[in-house]
Amino acid sequence: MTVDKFFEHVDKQQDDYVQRLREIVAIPSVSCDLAYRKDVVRMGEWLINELEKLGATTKRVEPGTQVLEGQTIDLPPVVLGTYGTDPNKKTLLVYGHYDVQPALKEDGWRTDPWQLTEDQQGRMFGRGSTDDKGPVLGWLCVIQAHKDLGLELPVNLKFCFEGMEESGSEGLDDVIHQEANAYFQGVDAVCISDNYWLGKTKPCLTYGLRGVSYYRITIAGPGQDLHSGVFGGTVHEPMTDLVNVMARLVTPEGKILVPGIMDEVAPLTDEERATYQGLEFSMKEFCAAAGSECNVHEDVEATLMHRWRYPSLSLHGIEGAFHAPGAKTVIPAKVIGKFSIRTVPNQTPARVTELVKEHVKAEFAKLNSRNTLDVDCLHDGKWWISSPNHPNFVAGARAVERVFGAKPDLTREGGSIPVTLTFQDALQKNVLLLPMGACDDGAHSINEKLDRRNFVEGIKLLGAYLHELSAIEL
Ligand SMILES: C[C@H](N)C(=O)N[C@@H](Cc1c[nH]cn1)C(=O)O
Ligand SMILES: [Zn+2]
Ligand SMILES: [Zn+2]
Repeated sequence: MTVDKFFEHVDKQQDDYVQRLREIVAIPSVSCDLAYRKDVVRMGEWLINELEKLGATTKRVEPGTQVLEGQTIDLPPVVLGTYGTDPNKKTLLVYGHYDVQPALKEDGWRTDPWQLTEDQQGRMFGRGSTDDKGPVLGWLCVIQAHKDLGLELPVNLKFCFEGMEESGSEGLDDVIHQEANAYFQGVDAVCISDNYWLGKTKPCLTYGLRGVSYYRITIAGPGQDLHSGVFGGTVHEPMTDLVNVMARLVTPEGKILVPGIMDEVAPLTDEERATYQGLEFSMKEFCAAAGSECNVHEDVEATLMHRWRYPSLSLHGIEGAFHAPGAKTVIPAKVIGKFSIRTVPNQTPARVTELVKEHVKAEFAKLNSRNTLDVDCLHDGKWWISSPNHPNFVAGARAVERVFGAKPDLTREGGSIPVTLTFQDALQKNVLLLPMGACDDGAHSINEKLDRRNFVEGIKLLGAYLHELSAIEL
């Protein structure tokens, strides 16, 4: 009965919740760009303010400094919160991030990325709508709805919201270890809503993530940018060296060319293969989400395995390369290539980095260039795999059945939330990934969106999960 009243209230208040999402999408909290750091901090402060208005107590933790674009600056705050301290209730720790990926209208957005814009189909476009502002706000809406109705929350909540997730969660691991036996004392379970459903209609619970190791190759030579008419054909060009090296990292079919990279990958067992059966996932929907029939693999099983259980290497960009319209005839003096590897069980970040460095140096040596090369790892985070049989997952599955009338798919995720493993290890508690967004939300891409249905039913799901968690034996 209580939960039904909560559901009805969420339906009634949905416009209000969407309006609040509009308010925070308008804060361009891009963590990887110095120009937006003040907005990241503003977004953290917005959360502190909202949590306090709801009656939570908060603690603002300053996790230190970082060097960004050559400047030493403060990292954005880690926002900790406590809502309820009843010793007779379980305590759930909720993690989310309030920073976002960059977004420029000229990248191809149909609407202003910082202005939440809803279309006729209820698709709400805006940077951060699904990753991760919608889900973070969802938790606050759950508290708000219970307060409006005069209902007690069935569990105590602790919050940990960070502003650096999209930039390697710098500083957060130390905070978690420091607070494990302090602020996070007494936590019974952890929940993170920061990934996506497999399809567009059926919710899922997620029990695995790939890790990510992010690299930078710097090649420099000439003392300054050069005229290609004057120097072309007579100097070793950094860009030519770089594209040669980058082309030796991965094939067009996605095969990683770093020798030894597959050695640590866990062999596929029959038991694991069986987990790929019966999932709501189609190649048609996959291609629709990608925006074209650019698929490498023909079938569902191979596609999901290459997303979940095999490593992948993606080339992201080249700093220092000429990229404006027009036909500038320059030889860039220094270029920095960026790429990352999504890592899987049982790969170790240190070994992956060792192999990558060896390979990049060996490929560069083959060029006999007089330029200089440097290769370094910007950040790495480990993969995570858990069991979907833990009571925390059972509570999540019951909540899905209650809201959507169907059993959830049990999935792994190709993306990375490295802090998941940190929470699990530091607190020795189970972590449930309970996504709100759909497969076609376009996180990190242009025209990122969150469907109104996912937002509204997602708020119900988070609330129902708290009720199911309170009733289950952990
Ligand atoms: C899955 C999650 N919403 C996400 O987008 N994570 C990022 C984490 C990251 C790592 N380096 C930079 N960002 C991702 O998987 O790319
Ligand atoms: Zn995210
Ligand atoms: Zn993200």
